Amino acid sequence: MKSESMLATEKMLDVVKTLLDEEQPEALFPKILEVAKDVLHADAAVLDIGGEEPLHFSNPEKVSISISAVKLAKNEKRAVVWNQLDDESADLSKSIVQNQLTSIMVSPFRTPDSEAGYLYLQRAARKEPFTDEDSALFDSFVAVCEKFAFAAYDRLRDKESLDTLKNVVRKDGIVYSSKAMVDVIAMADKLSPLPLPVIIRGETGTGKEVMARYIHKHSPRAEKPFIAVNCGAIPEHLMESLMFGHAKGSFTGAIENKKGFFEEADGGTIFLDEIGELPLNMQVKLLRVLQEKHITRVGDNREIPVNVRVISATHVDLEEAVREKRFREDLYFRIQVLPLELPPLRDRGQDVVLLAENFIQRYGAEYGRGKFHLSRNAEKALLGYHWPGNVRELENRVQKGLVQAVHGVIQPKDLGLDDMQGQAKESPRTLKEAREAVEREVISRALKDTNANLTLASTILGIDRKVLREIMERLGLKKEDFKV
Ligand SMILES: Nc1ncnc2c1ncn2[C@@H]1O[C@H](COP(=O)(O)OP(=O)(O)OP(=O)(O)O)[C@@H](O)[C@H]1O
Repeated sequence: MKSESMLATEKMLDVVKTLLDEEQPEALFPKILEVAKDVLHADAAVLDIGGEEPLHFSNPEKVSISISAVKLAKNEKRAVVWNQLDDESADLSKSIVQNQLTSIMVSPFRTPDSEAGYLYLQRAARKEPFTDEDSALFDSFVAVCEKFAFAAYDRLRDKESLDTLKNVVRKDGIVYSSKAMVDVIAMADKLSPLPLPVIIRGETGTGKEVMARYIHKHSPRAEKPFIAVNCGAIPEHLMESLMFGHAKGSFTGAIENKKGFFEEADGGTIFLDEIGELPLNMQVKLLRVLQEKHITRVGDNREIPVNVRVISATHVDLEEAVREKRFREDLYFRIQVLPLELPPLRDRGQDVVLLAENFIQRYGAEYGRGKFHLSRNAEKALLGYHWPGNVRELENRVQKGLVQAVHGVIQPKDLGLDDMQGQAKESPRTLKEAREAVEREVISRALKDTNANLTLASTILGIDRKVLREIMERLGLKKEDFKV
């Protein structure tokens, strides 16, 4: 049997671990609230962070607090405890009686951005009031939590400075730092405001839908709907009614009038993913809608005007499909006015590590698994792999990796990349991969031979130092890895 003090210590260590694991200040505060309520056996708790962007957390959702107690704690800059029985203050006792409380404990709560916050706990009537022991524990608890909050803000600032230093951009769910992606986003920013169709090309999982949402969000249609349709996933016989809607009774099962995707997207954007998969008869109908700007529901003959911007996406070669008469040429010209090419992940250099860290943070928090880091070998494995499934594959591998990893460190085997790295290098599948494998090999040798002196290495390689830097970035090669 564990002693009471052992159990209490264990609980405290658990609390510290929970709070230490939280990276984001905004996610830390609700945890502090929960832990305070639990550790000090309160029935209700409120944490208010004042400042320019005030944050307010409360459990239960609505707690009527004693403003006088909060004021007193703020004025005196210390924790105050007020119990119904020993209360002498008219103001406080009124609020205690009104709210049927036995006991209140409130302390100022400081963060780097604000001196005006407070942590407030209360116990309902018929419970034991807060004791002097509780109050001493509360004091230390607040002091420790303030330190956690300061540390979390520091970490956030460090991360932001590091991001600036490494030119990392995190924008509308898109994370990147590579030149290839900087160029794509610059192009997307140019295309977004134009009232013209866009086609996004790129291998599977490169982020075509994320990019379509980005373009919509930065267009004048941003406040209107964005409807994403995966043309490859809809059975052919349902396609027309899902796209353009149907009238009641137009076929078995059509029990009411129904809008299609185009009507739902009216005023906004429709994203037609895998447009190359559209059956030929639908291609004709789609072309007509794009030209005439109205739709007709199945089983109805009224023309309904629609104002929709089309963003389409494909990972197949549409030109070849046109040549083979699987895709109509007239539709092709209609939708491909503004093309945008998304680079595969293997051409985005260090972005792969950046994205992995981004997913580690996102899913680590979601799974409640705390903080995780990539080992140095895992970083190398990520950079060495050819990523046929691109960002989606990376996301899946990281999700699995988080479950496999122990002691907060993700190793290559957790990502399923322990022997893949070698394989990928030995067997390039395309000419481009073969060229990159040779570039990697020759550049690595020059860097090793010169102890990572870029000027010397570029002389040996017969290229400009700037060009060497660019290739190293593209291949994800780091200078420090070649120093002896
Ligand atoms: N640059 C990025 N930053 C952060 N997350 C990204 C980025 N690019 C893609 N993702 C994520 O990767 C996953 C795949 O992206 P998305 O679905 O947009 O790819 P896709 O090219 O449309 O895929 P498919 O070809 O299979 O339709 C999504 O979870 C998306 O959030």
